[in-house]
Amino acid sequence: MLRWQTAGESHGKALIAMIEGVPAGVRVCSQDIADALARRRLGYGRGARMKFEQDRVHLLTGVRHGVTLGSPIAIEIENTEWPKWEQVMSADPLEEGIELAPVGRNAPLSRPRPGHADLTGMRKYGFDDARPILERSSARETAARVAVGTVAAKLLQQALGIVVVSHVLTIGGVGIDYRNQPYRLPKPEDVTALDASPVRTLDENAQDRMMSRIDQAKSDADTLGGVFEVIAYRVPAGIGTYVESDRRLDAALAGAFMSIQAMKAVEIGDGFTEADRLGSQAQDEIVSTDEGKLGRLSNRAGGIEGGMSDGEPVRVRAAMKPISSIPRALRTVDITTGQPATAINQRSDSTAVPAAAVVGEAMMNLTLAQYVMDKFAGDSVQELSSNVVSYLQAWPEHLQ
Ligand SMILES: Cc1cc2nc3c(=O)[nH]c(=O)nc-3n(C[C@H](O)[C@H](O)[C@H](O)COP(=O)(O)O)c2cc1C
Ligand SMILES: C=C(O[C@@H]1CC(C(=O)O)=C[C@@H](OP(=O)(O)O)[C@H]1O)C(=O)O
Repeated sequence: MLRWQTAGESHGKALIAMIEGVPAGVRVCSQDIADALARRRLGYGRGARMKFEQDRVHLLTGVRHGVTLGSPIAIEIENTEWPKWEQVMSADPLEEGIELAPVGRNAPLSRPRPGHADLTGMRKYGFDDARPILERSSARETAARVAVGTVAAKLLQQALGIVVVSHVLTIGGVGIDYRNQPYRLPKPEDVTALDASPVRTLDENAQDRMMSRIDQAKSDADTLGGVFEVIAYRVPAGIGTYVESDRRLDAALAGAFMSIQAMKAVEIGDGFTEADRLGSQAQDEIVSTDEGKLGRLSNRAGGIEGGMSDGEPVRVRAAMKPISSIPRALRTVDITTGQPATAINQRSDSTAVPAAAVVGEAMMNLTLAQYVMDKFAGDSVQELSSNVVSYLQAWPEHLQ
């Protein structure tokens, strides 16, 4: 069984991520994780913090000389802005010798922001201050997911050749008309080539329109959401199952993507568009290819049928709501007085869809790694790979 967990507050000393159940023999180093974190920080429309907050990575346990040991892997991502925050966020000021500011300087944030966990979190956990709530509900936590997602990605690549990529479809309602255009599956290298581009979208014209839309929102003191897609190539058929509802791959992926902060809808393959099609048009017909292998004429189902991967690329899309903190006054209530107030106004991203897409890759990698380990098992990469090979070789040639 592969499991993972994250810990850490947005302005705390560090984020911590742990992943357990990774077989021995996966090659991974701090630089791989640092590279993935750098991709998550990029993207047109990200706010000021992403320019100065560096993600300093330490691979603490479970890896020796760049190779996993089979033991739990712990990763630390230092918050480089910690010296500015230790007064506010220190876990144990006495132990750390930190002198707290006089009462009043770090006044409670008593005006919860709509669109965030603030109000319900304060009521639920019994705080009159939004700080303890917003620190953990912040999407800063997604850096830790990307860290463990990198380990999962290396496992999937090295044992099965699985490659996961992502690209942006729309921002603020503009971009690629994916609902009306017939879907053309991109080649993985065409998607990875987008890494240095500002929005990481496959259509340059759409990218220009999205960037203008972001500029416009910024000058209107507003924010934007959007839709991104994550694709996993070379997933063998038969990951997940129809036999029990809680073991379906599509259900697990939907939950995993929905767990990313600010996601409001998830679709597998053509998802919502499928609902409007005729039955005859909502199919991926099965054919025998020239090489005598099985193939499909399309990828509308997103590579999953009956809760199982069907051997075609697995596609998941997620819709992100606009960033909740907008640079203008929003109505709220001061919870200490119950009187009307304006919400605390934090600096924020104008949009974070390109970054969220990288987090989506992490969730795809982590979910597939869990399902792959459940199905094939193995204490070493060699054992896992040979289990995969013997599973596939058991099929008659024309079903490969
Ligand atoms: C990568 C990423 C970056 C985000 N950046 C911000 C931000 O700068 N400001 C903000 O208000 N919300 C930001 N969010 C969204 C909030 O964390 C999210 O809206 C909030 O947690 C409430 O959403 P929920 O109701 O879906 O949990 C970001 C989300 C992601 C995935
Ligand atoms: C720090 C990150 O994203 C943050 C997510 C976030 C939120 O409310 O979710 C709010 C912003 O943080 P701050 O309020 O400190 O400016 C973003 O910068 C990150 O992605 O690493």
